[in-house]
Amino acid sequence: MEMEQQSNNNRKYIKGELLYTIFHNEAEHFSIAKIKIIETNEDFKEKEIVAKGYFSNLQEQTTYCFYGDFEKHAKFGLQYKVDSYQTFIPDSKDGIIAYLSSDLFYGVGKKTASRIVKQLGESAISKILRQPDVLNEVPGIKKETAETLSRTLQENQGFEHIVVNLSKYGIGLKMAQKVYQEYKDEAIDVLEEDPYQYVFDIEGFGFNTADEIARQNGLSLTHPNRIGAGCIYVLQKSIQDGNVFLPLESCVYLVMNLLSNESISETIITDRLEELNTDKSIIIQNGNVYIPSLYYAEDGFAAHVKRIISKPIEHETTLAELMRIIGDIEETEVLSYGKEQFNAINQALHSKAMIVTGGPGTGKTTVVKGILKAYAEIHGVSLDLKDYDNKSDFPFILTAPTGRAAKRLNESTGLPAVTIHRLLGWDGREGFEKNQNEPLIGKYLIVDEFSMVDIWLANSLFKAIPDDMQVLIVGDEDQLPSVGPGQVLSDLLSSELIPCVSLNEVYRQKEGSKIIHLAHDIKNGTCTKEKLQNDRDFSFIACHEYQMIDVILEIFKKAENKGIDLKEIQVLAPMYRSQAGITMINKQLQQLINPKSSRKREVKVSDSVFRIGDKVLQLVNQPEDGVYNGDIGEVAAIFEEDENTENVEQLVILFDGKEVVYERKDYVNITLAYCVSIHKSQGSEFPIVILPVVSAYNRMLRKNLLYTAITRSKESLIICGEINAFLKGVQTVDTNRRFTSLKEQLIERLKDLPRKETDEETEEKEISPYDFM
Ligand SMILES: Nc1ncnc2c1ncn2[C@@H]1O[C@H](COP(=O)(O)OP(=O)(O)OP(=O)(O)O)[C@@H](O)[C@H]1O
Repeated sequence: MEMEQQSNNNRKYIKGELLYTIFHNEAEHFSIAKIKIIETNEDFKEKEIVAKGYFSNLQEQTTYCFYGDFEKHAKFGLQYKVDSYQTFIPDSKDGIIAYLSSDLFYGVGKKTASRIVKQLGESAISKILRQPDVLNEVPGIKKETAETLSRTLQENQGFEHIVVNLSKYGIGLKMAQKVYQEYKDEAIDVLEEDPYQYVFDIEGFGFNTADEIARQNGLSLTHPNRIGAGCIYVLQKSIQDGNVFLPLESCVYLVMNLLSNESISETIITDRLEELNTDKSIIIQNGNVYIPSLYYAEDGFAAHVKRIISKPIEHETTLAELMRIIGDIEETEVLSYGKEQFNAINQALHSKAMIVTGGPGTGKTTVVKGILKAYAEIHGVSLDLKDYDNKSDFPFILTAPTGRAAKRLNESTGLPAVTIHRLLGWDGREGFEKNQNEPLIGKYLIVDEFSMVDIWLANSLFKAIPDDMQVLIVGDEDQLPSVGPGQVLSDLLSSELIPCVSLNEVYRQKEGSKIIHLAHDIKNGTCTKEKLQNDRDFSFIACHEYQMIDVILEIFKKAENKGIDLKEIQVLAPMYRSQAGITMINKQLQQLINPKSSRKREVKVSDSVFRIGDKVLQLVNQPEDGVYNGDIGEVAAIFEEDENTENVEQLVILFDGKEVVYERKDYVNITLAYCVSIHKSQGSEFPIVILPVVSAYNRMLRKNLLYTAITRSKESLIICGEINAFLKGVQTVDTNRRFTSLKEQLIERLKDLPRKETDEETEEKEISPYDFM
């Protein structure tokens, strides 16, 4: 403890007694507490202060030394933001006795505490922390009491010791919590011996921080652990770009660049990678380097695909029977399926797993509805949930990766549809409830917007599919790939192992939609300046980057004058920064649509404001509240800390009629949503889309990004900006291929199975109603 106090010697501090805890979050160890100040070297004359930070087990009536900074909160005034702290135990014997006999230590009374101090002296606490066995020397102390005491002491003092020591290296309390969870009281030993171990074990611990700590502790720049951590770090970084692996050569090259040290040769790095492979920290297969979880996700997914398609379908239908059934459906739906659409329905009913792809308006939803009806008819089951006494007997499962996509699937089919996370029962921490041992219950699974599903989620989903379930995958291969690693839809398609029907004929076009024309022109590489002429549902407003904000504001003002509900308009942009970036557009639109008012409560969060009535975007999955990354809601209420039983400020957001409560620590999970990123808009659709496109977005302007953006608009699309930037963007194909090996894994796994025919082959052989017309 002497060391701890030394390390904080010159820092500003507030020493005080904890009066009461205002708020405590168990999972995050985040607390807000009222402190009675005993002593401070801060320029602060008040007697009390509110302290907040990530603590472990704060006790009322205990004295602490808090190190941190003042922070002025818009509503709550001055608070002390703590980045390091320690329990203050007086050096005197009496002080230590009082501490040991406090409520913190179960079973230790004044008598036992006095005996401990008598035996171990004034440094009793450090002695116990170093070597709990010393308590055996204390006469009359019970074994269980000694154990509880040293454990509690370790947990409290141990954590504080770690916090203080980590803060020397600029590591904050939040990261300290993660570190403590992983290593407990060995954290500092690990850090000082080998800071690089942190890169391996602690999510989000940067290589450069480890490097800096190593340098301070005089560790050699050629230490094998440094090279190992460099390898892991490079792999972790590449996952953020969507890769599942890195080719060995690229990996070695990137690690060399990162470590930049003359004595570290390619051979040294390659040897280190081999060692990591041997101890299973990474996996090297066929010259590709993987993080194990990704290798096993690809491997597992391929294995489950094989398992599912190996089990044949029990009920086969004759073509005549199917034609009759489809004929009936066409009659009730008052439409006639196109050849591709008929093929899709036919194949979906006869395949264990099958993919339907197609751009907007090609009839994916129409086909899904046809499949559901035909399946119900063939199997004599009802599509009405009300006909099932036991809801789990319902044979259909409809799911999609985002809340909005699931909602759309529900609206278009009239059947229940949930997110994949909810379907699998994600608990937010440990993983999914549903898996191979506890599979999904149902007969026919439809997964929409599959282009958004990454390899981890695809593996978790397929793991939970029982052998006898049929699977229909629906997606648009021209959309952006998943945010997470992999390109599952495109790998499945290119493996040609699962039957696939791509729908190319555009039906909505017949209703005169310019948006759909444009989407297909982009997809087919035939978009020219002439194709950007204004139309009923499309306009291109030419402007420069510096005019963008004014143009967008003008569109909103005009729309309002025309009586259009502004909520129907969604601005989509590729990036946050720039004069015409998401952040700036949001600020300006907030001012126009929902300006500051004395009648509206608001909260300030760093440099933005959330106000009642604001449109906000959820940035992460929060399955416990039923909100997911990409969901859009509205701030419905703001409560001050004395207005609720939890005694904390709260923000209530309404997502499609569902209320979700946010506390200040959760505000990072939301942002304004007048303008959202194209990436976050995947899986959503909006009546009116405004799409700014200027050359300042430069490297972001790619064909699949712009295609994704314009296909989000249902009724009207307004592109503003530079025509040449747009045309250049739609012609720029994203050549940054992701490194994935799913296609090869699938081919390897499925090579013994009889191969399914490709689209063209099927078309050549298949008899369809069209052959009789
Ligand atoms: N065979 C058909 N005959 C007549 N109309 C059709 C046919 N197939 C689809 N449509 C109509 O075309 C429009 C688009 O179809 P649908 O919504 O199924 O396409 P989608 O591929 O799901 O489109 P999106 O991805 O844009 O939602 C709908 O109005 C639908 O009724």
